[in-house]
Amino acid sequence: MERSPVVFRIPMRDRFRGQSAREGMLIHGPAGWGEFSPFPEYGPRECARWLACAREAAFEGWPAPVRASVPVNATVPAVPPERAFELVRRAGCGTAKVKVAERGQDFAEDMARVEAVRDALGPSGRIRVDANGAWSVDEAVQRLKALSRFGLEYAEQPCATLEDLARVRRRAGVPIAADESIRRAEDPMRVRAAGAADVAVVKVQPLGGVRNALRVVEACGLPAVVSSAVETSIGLAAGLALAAALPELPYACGLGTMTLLSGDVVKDSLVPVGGEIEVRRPVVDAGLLSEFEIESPLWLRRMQEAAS
Ligand SMILES: O=C(O)CCC(=O)c1ccccc1C(=O)O
Ligand SMILES: [Mg+2]
Repeated sequence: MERSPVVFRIPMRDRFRGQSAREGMLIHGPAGWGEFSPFPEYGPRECARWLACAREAAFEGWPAPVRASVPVNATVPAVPPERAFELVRRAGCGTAKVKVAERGQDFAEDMARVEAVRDALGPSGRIRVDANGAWSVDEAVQRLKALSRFGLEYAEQPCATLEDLARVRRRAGVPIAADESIRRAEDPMRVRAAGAADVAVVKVQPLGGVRNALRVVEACGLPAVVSSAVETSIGLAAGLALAAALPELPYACGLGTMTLLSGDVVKDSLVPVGGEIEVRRPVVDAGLLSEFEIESPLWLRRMQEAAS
């Protein structure tokens, strides 16, 4: 039986993107549950793609997987070094993605955090950093060179624009991944044409679902890293389905984010075991859902506006 949409609010263990909780909606259809959880600042046009992803999950389902598990990175928010060390040890992943360039922090804090992550991973671990577009070209070049002493797999979105990414890519001696530069179907072609990145970070909700994202990756021609938008296991399952269906998956994906939330709406959460997440689709547990359910006319309106 289909159920009406439910709004949820789940506190996060550490602040992430300036937020202390994750909110969204879950919708249910003949194919299962789908998650609609655009960030607060997104308007109806962007939200329409996030909704398309939830609808694909609820009404269509996903293409067949070509692998049974997906390697993932630990995600380290802009926390103090001791906390970063602990998060990486607990995750048990051989790759970690570290947030840097957090507003209100200085570069010494980034250095200390990345150093702690290197200590936690050991010399064979891979470290990527994510500046969310915050640095100028000169800052990025200088800081990535300094961070390189800890060994970097790549730097995600060190600067905001494609032109600046391309400049950093030529000068910093570190591979570059584009994230915020890839949000619409036409973006990947521009990223590649600009010589702006070595890796494309793809998120299944902003790209409008698994099928749309597969087309985007194919058109792009760059190796893809599927990342989450810090979703419940219902939203993560869509990202997992994308990662599972990609013909090639040379890097660990950013789907190990369930541990950033303090709870989940399924009993068998999509958490990494031995650095990998098993490809499967968990179902909502009514008891857990009721724990995190909130009343929110605002979310109902957001969904209506995204649908029209
Ligand atoms: O890639 C990961 O490890 C986790 C996902 C992640 O970092 C993220 C999650 C929500 C919003 C933005 C980002 C980001 O990559 O910048
Ligand atoms: Mg990013």
